[in-house]
Amino acid sequence: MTDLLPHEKGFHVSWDQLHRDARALAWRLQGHGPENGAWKAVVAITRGGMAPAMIVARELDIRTVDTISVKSYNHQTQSEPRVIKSPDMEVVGDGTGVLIVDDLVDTGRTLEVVRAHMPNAHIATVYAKPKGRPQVDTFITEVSQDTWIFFPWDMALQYVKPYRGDE
Ligand SMILES: O=P(O)(O)OC[C@H]1O[C@H](OP(=O)(O)OP(=O)(O)O)[C@H](O)[C@@H]1O
Ligand SMILES: Nc1nc2[nH]cnc2c(=O)[nH]1
Ligand SMILES: [Mg+2]
Repeated sequence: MTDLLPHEKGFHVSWDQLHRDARALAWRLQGHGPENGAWKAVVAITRGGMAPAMIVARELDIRTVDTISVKSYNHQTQSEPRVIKSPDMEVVGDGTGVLIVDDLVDTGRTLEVVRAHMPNAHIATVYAKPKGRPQVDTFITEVSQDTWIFFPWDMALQYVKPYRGDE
């Protein structure tokens, strides 16, 4: 895709930060499901949605968890989103009462594809960029479009040289 801004900035998210933000997402969603405030199921958009979906499902005591697999990026290069694996349609139906969880929305292309599968679902992401915001029903933190978010599963702790010194 050529119309995207280059990712000039980096936003690095630790496991601890992700846990806190995913719990904040769960807090915002609790009591807003269609059946006495409850949600019928969680659908994680793999792979990035799996860790946030697990945390949300735990906080909201949702035991029915399924996945939809959509691949659209190879590292930072976007291509046409493809559904590689669908959720159990007997469970999710048209999406009514279903909470779809992903780590982030960037251009919104992934969520467009997912929404077409489950038009009545509620879509939640932990992070959002402005271009994709209209595709999301609930999110926690917004970052600018030219920011690349680095998740804890893409990083490792490493030595950092001091500002002053020979090391
Ligand atoms: O709003 P968009 O521009 O469509 O981008 C957002 C999607 O991109 C990433 O997934 P990716 O395709 O990299 O796969 P992954 O979750 O397996 O890492 C991210 O986890 C979102 O699902
Ligand atoms: N890890 C990661 N994946 C993405 N997919 C689309 N945008 C992003 C991003 O900012 N970070
Ligand atoms: Mg993803």
